This record gives sequence, C-alpha cells and structure tokens, in this order.
Amino acid sequence: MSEDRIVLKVENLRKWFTIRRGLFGATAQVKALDGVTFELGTGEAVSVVGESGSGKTTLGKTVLRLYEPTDGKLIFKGKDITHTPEKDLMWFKRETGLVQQDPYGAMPSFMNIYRILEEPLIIHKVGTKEERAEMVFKALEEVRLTPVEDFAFKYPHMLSGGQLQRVAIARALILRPSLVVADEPVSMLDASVRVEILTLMREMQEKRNISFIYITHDLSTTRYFSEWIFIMYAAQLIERAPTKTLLQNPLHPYTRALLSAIPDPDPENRKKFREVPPGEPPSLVNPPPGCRFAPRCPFASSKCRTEEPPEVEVEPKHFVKCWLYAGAKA
Ligand SMILES: Nc1ncnc2c1ncn2[C@@H]1O[C@H](COP(=O)(O)OP(=O)(O)OP(=O)(O)O)[C@@H](O)[C@H]1O
Repeated sequence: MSEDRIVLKVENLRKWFTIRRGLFGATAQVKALDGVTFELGTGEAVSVVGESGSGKTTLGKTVLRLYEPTDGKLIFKGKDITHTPEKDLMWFKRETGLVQQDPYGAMPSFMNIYRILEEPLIIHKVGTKEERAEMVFKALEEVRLTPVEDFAFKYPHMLSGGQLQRVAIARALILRPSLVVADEPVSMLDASVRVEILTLMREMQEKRNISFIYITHDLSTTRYFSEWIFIMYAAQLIERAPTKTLLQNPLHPYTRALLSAIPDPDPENRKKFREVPPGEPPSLVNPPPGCRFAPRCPFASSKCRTEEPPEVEVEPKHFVKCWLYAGAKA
C-alpha cells in the first residue's frame, strides 16, 4: 500500500499488564497483545475476530492510545505515537473515536443526549455555541434519531439499547475522525436491531471514508461490514486477508475451525461442527513456546510445539502464522 494511503501502521505491537497473584504473591505479566503487525488504509474497514480473552479489546484500546504500548510501534498518519505523552495527544484523540459494547456504561447517566454530544466539541474547542447546536442536531439526524428535538433532551436511561448505541456512534463521529474502533458494538443489543446498527455504521464509514476497526467474536456478520478480516488467537494475529479471500480460502487450522462453527441451515454442513478442536486457549501469562494453537491443533508437529511460526504471505495480501505454510520457506 502506498505510504500516503496508510492511516495506521502497527509494528510488532505488545501490551503486557502486570498482575499480582494472591494477596502477597509475586507479580506476573499478562501478555494481552503480543507481537501484532498490520497496516490500515484510508477508508478501509477491518474486522478483528477472536474468542473471549484473545486480546481484541486490548488491541483496540492500544491503537487508540488509551493504553501505552509495552513494545513495538504505533504510527498514525506517518507520526510515531507509541510513547507520546497524553498531554501531546489531543490532536490524535480528535482524529479517533471509540464505540463500546455497553452503551449505557459508556454514557454519563447525568447528562442529556445533547450534552453528551456537545461535550467532545467543547473539549476540542470546536465552534461557537450556535455552531455546536447545529452540529449536535445534524449528528442526531445522521444516526436517524428523529425528530431530533425528541431525543436531544432525553437522558440515557430513557432510550433503548439500540437508540443509545446510535448516540454512541454519533458521539464517536462528531469530530469527523479518520479512525474509529467499534468494540463488539452490537453484542449487547437485541438481535432484531443488530443488523440495523451494523448497517448504519458501515454507511457512515463509507460516506466519510473512515478507517474502521470492528471487533467481534462473531465471524458470521463480518463479511458484510469490512474489507479485511484479521483472526486473533491468544494475543496474536494468526491470519489476515481481504474478507472474500479469507472466507473462500481459510488457511490456518483455527480459522477453518471457526468458519465451520458458523451455524449453517444445511444439515449436511452442520456435521462440520465436529471438526472444531477441543480444548482452551493457552494462558497469556505463560504462553506455550511454539505456536499458541499447537496444543489444540490436529496437524501440530514437534516443531509447532517448540518454535514460533513466522507470518508468511501465502498469496497476495493473505498472511498466515502457521508452520503448515511457512515450513517450505523456513
Ligand atoms: N487491565 C488489565 N489488567 C490485567 N489483565 C488484563 C487487563 N485487560 C485485559 N487483561 C487480560 O488480557 C487478556 C486479553 O483481554 P481482552 O479484554 O483484550 O480480550 P478480548 O478478546 O477483548 O476478550 P472479550 O471478548 O472477553 O472482551 C485477558 O486474559 C484479560 O484478562
């Protein structure tokens, strides 16, 4: 990808948390993000898919610099922001937005919707009072909370989960950011409104040419909402490719297992459930030395258990971290 199209460049990014085991116990490191590399272009959306505890939220929060990386590099629009102090990150905060899983938890309950949407504009000193009012009403209209006067002066608890997630989207986009992270944005909503909300986000993302990181544990929705899919397992990206390529030609045994676990109305295909390898993801305090999926992988060799596989580009833009594909090149 040409350098001027790249919005976000992530190189070997790590985020380790220090935890204490027991009341007086020794400290240990949870390697929540452990060597992640990718690039994201202007207006591109990526779905990051992985099971609970694989490090998706840590990835999202680290690229937004809500966490400071432990190691690696984070480059946004050509600027290295890996360790930039918080006080010098105002410009970056203005360029980025976050939509979280739980809209009620993410909104201050004592503010009305108008105030919630006006707040980022005030913090970043955007517009006069009148201009801000215009922007707030326009934002409500864009997320289809109309008539806007009916919604603007309500409080979060007066709205449904779906309506409040629309407010969260409006808030994340009101400063016209170029990068947005949506962390499981629909998993707490009623099934009936999930597609509506995902469609709204996709529409806004395409209209405004926003780069988008959509975090989910549900591989089945991703195909409609992103150009790329990244598969995360035990704090690492084990496969990444354009959406169509990944769905048509999944390579990593874990990705194949995930895809075959998607409920399929065809009873013949349901048999594929049996292919999902049993077992749990490894501890992130003491991950296994080789491939992290090796303990569950039906194809694991002794090399897989001792040596970490490199990431290789098997076909154009299709990367996989697995000895089945790296062996020949190693
Ligand atoms: N602040 C923290 N301190 C210590 N450990 C943490 C912290 N945040 C996350 N972790 C640990 O890091 C690992 C990855 O967590 P993370 O929340 O990023 O995963 P996830 O894929 O988003 O999971 P989920 O889908 O359940 O939200 C987990 O083992 C988690 O317990």
